[in-house]
Amino acid sequence: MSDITRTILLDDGDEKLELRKYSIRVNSGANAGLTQVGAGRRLEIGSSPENGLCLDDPLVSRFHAEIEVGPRGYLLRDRESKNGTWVHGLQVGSVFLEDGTVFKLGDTECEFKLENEAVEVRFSGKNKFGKMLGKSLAMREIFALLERVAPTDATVLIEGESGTGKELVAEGIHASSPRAKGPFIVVDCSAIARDIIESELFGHVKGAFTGASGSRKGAFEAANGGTLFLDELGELPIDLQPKLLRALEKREVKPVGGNETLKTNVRIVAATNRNLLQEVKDGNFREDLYYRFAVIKVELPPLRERPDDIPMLVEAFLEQAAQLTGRTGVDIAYKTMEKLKRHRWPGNVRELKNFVERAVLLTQGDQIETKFLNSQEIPTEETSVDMGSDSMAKTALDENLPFKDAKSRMIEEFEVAYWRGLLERTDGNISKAARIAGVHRKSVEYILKKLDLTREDLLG
Ligand SMILES: Nc1ncnc2c1ncn2[C@@H]1O[C@H](COP(=O)(O)OP(=O)(O)OP(=O)(O)O)[C@@H](O)[C@H]1O
Repeated sequence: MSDITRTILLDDGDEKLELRKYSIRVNSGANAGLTQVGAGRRLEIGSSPENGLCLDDPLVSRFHAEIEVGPRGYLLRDRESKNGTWVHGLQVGSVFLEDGTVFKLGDTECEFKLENEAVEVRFSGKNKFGKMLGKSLAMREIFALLERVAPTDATVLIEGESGTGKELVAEGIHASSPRAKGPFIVVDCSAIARDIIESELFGHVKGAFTGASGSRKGAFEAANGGTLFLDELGELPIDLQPKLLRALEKREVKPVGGNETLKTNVRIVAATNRNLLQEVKDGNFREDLYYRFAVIKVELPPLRERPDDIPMLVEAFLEQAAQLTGRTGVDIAYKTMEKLKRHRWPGNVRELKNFVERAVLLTQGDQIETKFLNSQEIPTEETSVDMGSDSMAKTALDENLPFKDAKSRMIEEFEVAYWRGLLERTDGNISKAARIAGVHRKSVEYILKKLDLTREDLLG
């Protein structure tokens, strides 16, 4: 236990971590003089702008190191960087920092300083919430929030990359709420045609439009007494957003073609894998609606940021796969688990689950192997450009990929090819690329970060 952080075990089994804010001062290199304050539990350091501390140093890897604050103190960890992380002339894998510790990445010297301000973080004492498993501090922090929020009627917004478990969280919120016995209705805003989404949500009356031969209940009415889960909220057409806002504020809806309003008693949970605030800035999402949702925001970290969850997830998926396939007794070697912990998992937990299932099915022996990781790593230029949609669909079918995985792989491959091509044409000029693509410059930067692409990578 460290004397600079303090963990307090609470009566209900939860833990409270008291820690001090800290800052990293850059003492040398191109960023000399820069100070980055760390108030959360994790600070990533590297040359990619995605990091909390971004260093302009060609000897620093894109995701070079990180500082994680936990019950034992402030841990500086190298992330398999090319040139290593150094403290007092020694290369380190991980090391606990003390006030004044100087560490070096590439040519950049940084100093760790403790601040006087205290911060408190609460972690659940449990390793699961509903069907959602996780023992990493990041997930236990989220579970603590969910345990507090679930029993209320508060609207919740869940943000996270595809496959991080957003739907599972929504189900868990419903199941742990007084509405658990009521309906749980899912509307995927990205899967419904624009012209019928209003009727899907609010219902319609007979004759409301051509083909409306009878009246139909909408999702709000169907979810009465329960929870309505709006998946991919960022895809909701902008002209429908004021109607959703009204439904949230007044707790009533008006079916398409009708004059009467219906009172509804619905709890709303929404999810998005877009950065919704960025969508607000780009004018694609209404600010008032965003703030109505963002009161309670759950940000699910990608799996690559919580490798501590992997063993627990693998064990659970091995058990599920054994039941599903009838192949019992298949295990995993320590070395394989370590490899899985280092993988980037672009498809997050969904990809891990599919991998375990595939590996259990295909392995000849009694241990799963990483050769079955035919992962959705960022594709090479050849695969992304040369593969047409037919052959991509065929490959996905051959691999028994679920539709959602196949679709997200295809979109990702298209996105990589599109942005690579566009930036080549604009000689790496992001503002120009943004103008041609018809999106905000910040969106281009966000997309490139999300796809793990740098201008330098793209232009070779
Ligand atoms: N923490 C977890 N514990 C156990 N299973 C998980 C966890 N997270 C995700 N899963 C599993 O991974 C798969 C994907 O989860 P889910 O559909 O909830 O993700 P999502 O974020 O909603 O994805 P998308 O944005 O693509 O809809 C599901 O099979 C789910 O059961």
